[in-house]
Amino acid sequence: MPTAASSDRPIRIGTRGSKLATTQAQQIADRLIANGHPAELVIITTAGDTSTAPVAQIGVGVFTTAIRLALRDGECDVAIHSYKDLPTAPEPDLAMAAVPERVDPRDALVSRGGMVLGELPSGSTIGTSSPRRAAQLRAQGLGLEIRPLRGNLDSRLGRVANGELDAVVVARAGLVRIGRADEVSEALDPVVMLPAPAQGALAVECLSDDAELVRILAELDDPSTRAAVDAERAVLAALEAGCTAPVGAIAEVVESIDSDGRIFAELSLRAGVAAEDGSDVIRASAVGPVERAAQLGKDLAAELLELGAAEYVPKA
Ligand SMILES: NCc1[nH]cc(CCC(=O)O)c1CC(=O)O
Repeated sequence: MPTAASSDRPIRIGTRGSKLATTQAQQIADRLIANGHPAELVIITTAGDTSTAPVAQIGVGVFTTAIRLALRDGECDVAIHSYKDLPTAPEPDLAMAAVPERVDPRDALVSRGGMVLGELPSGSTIGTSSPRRAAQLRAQGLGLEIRPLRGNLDSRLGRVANGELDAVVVARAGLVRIGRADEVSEALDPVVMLPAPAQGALAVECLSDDAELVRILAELDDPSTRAAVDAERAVLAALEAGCTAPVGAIAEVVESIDSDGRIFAELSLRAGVAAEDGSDVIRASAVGPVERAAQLGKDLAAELLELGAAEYVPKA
């Protein structure tokens, strides 16, 4: 079978049809084209796009399963996902061919009148359907009323603009990608709100046995982002938690200095688990070698479990 890379036709990039998804997929297409590889988008409809039920109800892999199916069926050559939407279970027939440089992983508050979190009066309504965001907001003890929130980014922000809600919390990365970052009232520091593992990162997959395409896509890989995401997702996997669990994690490559004054790169990881009612947050952090990212995450999850995290983690 001729692979996409060896034939004359463009590389077909499978993506969801939302503005966010097509914008980020087009950025990947543009980079491939710039590298001399013609590419085009193929829009895949997923159950997550047609349902307004909470993600916790319709299932973890709802956004990504249909795109992977299209890849396996040969309807596209490459699958682009928001990395944080991918379940942690390994898929041996698929290659994580590239993890491009991530955008800002923090969550963002968008509020009426641009108020920051601490300015929202007690009783303010704040939209989010993420158990992780809701639990961490409750843990602040600000008397905020959490309201369900789904739909695409435009409709989520619209509920603040039309006065239905005082504020919403969304991934800042999404707003950056659709060009609306200027509407952010406050980028929430991870000390207040640990982001979802892999938030702000993209996953670029193809079939593992398409060696030529694996090589072409590898040009888009950012090793620092890949290491950070590997560590964050290892926490989630080791806790056996799904992507709707109240688990946050954020890693970054930092510069350290050894005893001889030499600068070297290390991976810094922070993670936490929150009780759904906000009555407790368990946090831990670690620093380790970049090449052992997944082990760092696994060890940190063990530490969280020792601190009692299991009580707050619904099984995937
Ligand atoms: N769960 C939905 C989802 N998946 C990816 C993003 C956009 C940000 C990203 O790429 O991490 C969002 C929206 C949100 O969480 O506000």
